Amino acid sequence: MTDTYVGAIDQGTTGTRFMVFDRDGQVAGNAYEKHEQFYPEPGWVEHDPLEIWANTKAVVTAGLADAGLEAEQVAALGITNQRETTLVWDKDTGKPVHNALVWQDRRTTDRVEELQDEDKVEWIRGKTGLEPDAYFSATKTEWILDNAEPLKLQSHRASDLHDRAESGELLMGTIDAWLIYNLTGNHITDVTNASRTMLYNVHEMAWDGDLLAEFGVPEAMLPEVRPSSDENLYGHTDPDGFLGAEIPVAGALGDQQAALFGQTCFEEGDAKNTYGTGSFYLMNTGTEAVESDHGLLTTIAFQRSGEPVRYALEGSIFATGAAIEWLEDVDLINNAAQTADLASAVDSTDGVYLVPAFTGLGAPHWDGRARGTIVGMTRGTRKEHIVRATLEAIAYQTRDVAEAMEADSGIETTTLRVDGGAVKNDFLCQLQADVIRTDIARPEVDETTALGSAYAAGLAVGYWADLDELRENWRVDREFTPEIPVEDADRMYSRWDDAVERARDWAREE
Ligand SMILES: Nc1ncnc2c1ncn2[C@@H]1O[C@H](COP(=O)(O)OP(=O)(O)O)[C@@H](O)[C@H]1O
Ligand SMILES: O=P(O)(O)OC[C@H](O)CO
Repeated sequence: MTDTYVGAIDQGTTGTRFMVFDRDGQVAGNAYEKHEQFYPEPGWVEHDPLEIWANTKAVVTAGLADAGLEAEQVAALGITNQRETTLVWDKDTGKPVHNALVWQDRRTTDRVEELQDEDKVEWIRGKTGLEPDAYFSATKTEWILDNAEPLKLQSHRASDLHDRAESGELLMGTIDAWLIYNLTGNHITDVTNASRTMLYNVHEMAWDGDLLAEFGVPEAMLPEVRPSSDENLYGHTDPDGFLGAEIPVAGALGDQQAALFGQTCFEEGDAKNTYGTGSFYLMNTGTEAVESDHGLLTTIAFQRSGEPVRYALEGSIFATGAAIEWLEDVDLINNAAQTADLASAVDSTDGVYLVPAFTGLGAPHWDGRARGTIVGMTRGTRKEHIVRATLEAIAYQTRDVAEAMEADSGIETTTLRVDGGAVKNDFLCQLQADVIRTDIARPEVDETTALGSAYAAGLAVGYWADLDELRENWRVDREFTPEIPVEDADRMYSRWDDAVERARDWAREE
């Protein structure tokens, strides 16, 4: 019999990856393509959905060629995606009415502030588990329906778009739904992605009529919500389409949930933190939706067909790797890897703290108006101190979230699983272990996001039998244990809060 594999499309903020995995969870093929970032106004971030679909087709084709495989050898396809990013398209033509509004896009901040005035915060939190923020899809969908066509075609009234949405002529979706629609023709999303829209009731497991009314989103335009690993399949690829084969599309997870799944965090209390542009710390809380009193989100971790949904607590930190990118932008470093040598060239930051609140602060503060700051500089401050302060800021933001996580869940994490581009940095991993006083485990396969969605799709079609088989695939590359005395760690962390307050005050004083 010809060997079969599982394919995963990882549609991220900066680019699209396709990976092929074998039964041992090893990578058999890989292809990646970046896409353009559009910044039409300060704080606005857009992607072209047609470019994303074109790149998806290109990387799937290239990834199969890289693995030396025929499409027929792919037993199932999984999808994982940048979450919250939202678009609206014409059901018949498949043409988007506007660029996708990216999760980082802040254009609806004023709308979210109206909700604070009207005291709808607890109401939304109770239904969705989310802290009302421009980050999520609800106000992005509202904005597209209110603004898209008039911007492009002045002769159309805004209401035309609402009418067309009401009649089901227009469809709304996050990127998973957009890819599923293009691959299979069906309008489907998975529970994890639905849980990031701020339109989905995570307790009732249904689109929430009150929230749809609040944001003017007709139910007719919303996708059907399915388990993240679905034995009933989302559909098949078109045998006459670009792949020339009928492949089941069977799994989808938002990328942070996919990393949790790929790291085999299947049990209550298992936790991972992904260090990319931002950091996303998720803890599996089992079948219970744990409410947060400390600024975390309650979100859906995953669901398998016929099984109850699993929840997670999440700390979303908007800028971690982005702060390293900023160091590059201002020419303090030539590349991200250099941060390890520069930071270890000094014993401490010499009292310098850097708060990378470039696009406001996410968990646990949720302050959209905070701005980045550096405090504590003297005439003796050198570039090494600032680089070290940047790495420390990543570790401190994670500690803020880790402490909130422990307080909310009552579970003390003994080993935190880590992944993402920045964990290649051993200095950062050691620093993180020292600052949070927890062991850090870095797995062998670092593409945990793609792996997680492959697992979801593979389980759905019986490629992998059960979770135990997947657990065996998880092997540690390196563990980091706290080395410095706890008093030293606490002393370093002790002024972080003050620095964060400065970043927040800057906005309040405006
Ligand atoms: N050696 C390193 N040390 C610190 N940060 C790094 C290192 N290598 C990459 N990064 C950071 O990791 C991020 C990229 O990680 P990735 O997981 O690809 O992110 P994303 O999925 O958000 O695009 C970048 O922000 C980059 O600055
Ligand atoms: O595409 P990434 O890896 O930057 O992840 C983005 C997150 O899903 C946003 O919530």
